[in-house]
Amino acid sequence: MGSETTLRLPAIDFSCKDLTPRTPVWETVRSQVREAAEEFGCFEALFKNIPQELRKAMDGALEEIFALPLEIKKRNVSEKPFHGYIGSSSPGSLYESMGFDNPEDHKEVERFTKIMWPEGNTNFSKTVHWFSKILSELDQTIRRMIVESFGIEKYLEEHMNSTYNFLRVTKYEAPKTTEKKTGLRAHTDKNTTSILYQSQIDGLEVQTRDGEWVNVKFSPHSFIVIIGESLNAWTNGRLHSPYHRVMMSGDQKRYSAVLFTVPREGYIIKAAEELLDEEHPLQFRPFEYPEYLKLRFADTGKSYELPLKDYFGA
Ligand SMILES: O=C(O)CCC(=O)C(=O)O
Ligand SMILES: [Fe+2]
Repeated sequence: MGSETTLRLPAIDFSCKDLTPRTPVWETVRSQVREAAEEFGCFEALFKNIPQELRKAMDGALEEIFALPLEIKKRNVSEKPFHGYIGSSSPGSLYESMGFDNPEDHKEVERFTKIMWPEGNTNFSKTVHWFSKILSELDQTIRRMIVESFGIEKYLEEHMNSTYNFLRVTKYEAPKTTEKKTGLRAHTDKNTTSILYQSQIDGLEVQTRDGEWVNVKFSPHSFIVIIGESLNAWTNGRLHSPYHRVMMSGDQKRYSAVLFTVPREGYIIKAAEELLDEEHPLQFRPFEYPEYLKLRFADTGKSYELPLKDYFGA
């Protein structure tokens, strides 16, 4: 499935304090976002405004939660696929994750924290809440830029309100091998946007449009932004939604935290009509996100790899 390369993803700097709409710096960053989202569906967002102490605290929170006993982690249940606790049930699996909705809301973080620590854990909940709020603001900046770049600001509010946030934290066990082992198999994100943080250890790989796998290098200030299939559909296929995976080697564990924006139930995802013309015919039939998930996860295994167009291609 293509060769590997050390090509770097586009790096876009969001650290400027005056990054506000209608300023020259905003417009420069906006065109970088649009270009990267079209070409790679993915980019490195440099965001120096996050204090290093918060990153450290987040690393600590990730270690702390996964160190809990299995029966406690299993209390994190959800009827939505990939939202509750997922353990490494198959032999040799390195993957373990869990998550919860609306982490930008302090009460929701508290609720989740109480499931794990009934007596509470202020350090954990404060860190996760602070972190999620910052990532959510960065996400809103990026999506506003994307909408503006297509000149379809009239849908800005509708688009922003069409999603909710979901935070998922993941641990990849150290494989203790020199050759690479799969931590998370190749997939496209089905949601709208994903903003990814990792604790120092690399392992994420993204596939380019030519089928090459890029080893993603994180800097101490970076987050990785990935365009999901729902945004690919809403932009009538203009923005790319890349396959990505996690490959692990060596004897260090890897932790990541991803803020996903997810289309709300009842919202119909359909390409903005301004993005349709002779050159750009409709790519996807309108669909509702939960309906897509249901189809996708109905027959396990094989269907996981299939992209949106196999279900809702126009
Ligand atoms: O942990 C990572 O680096 C990637 C996670 C991911 O792609 C996902 O959860 O969809
Ligand atoms: Fe992903």
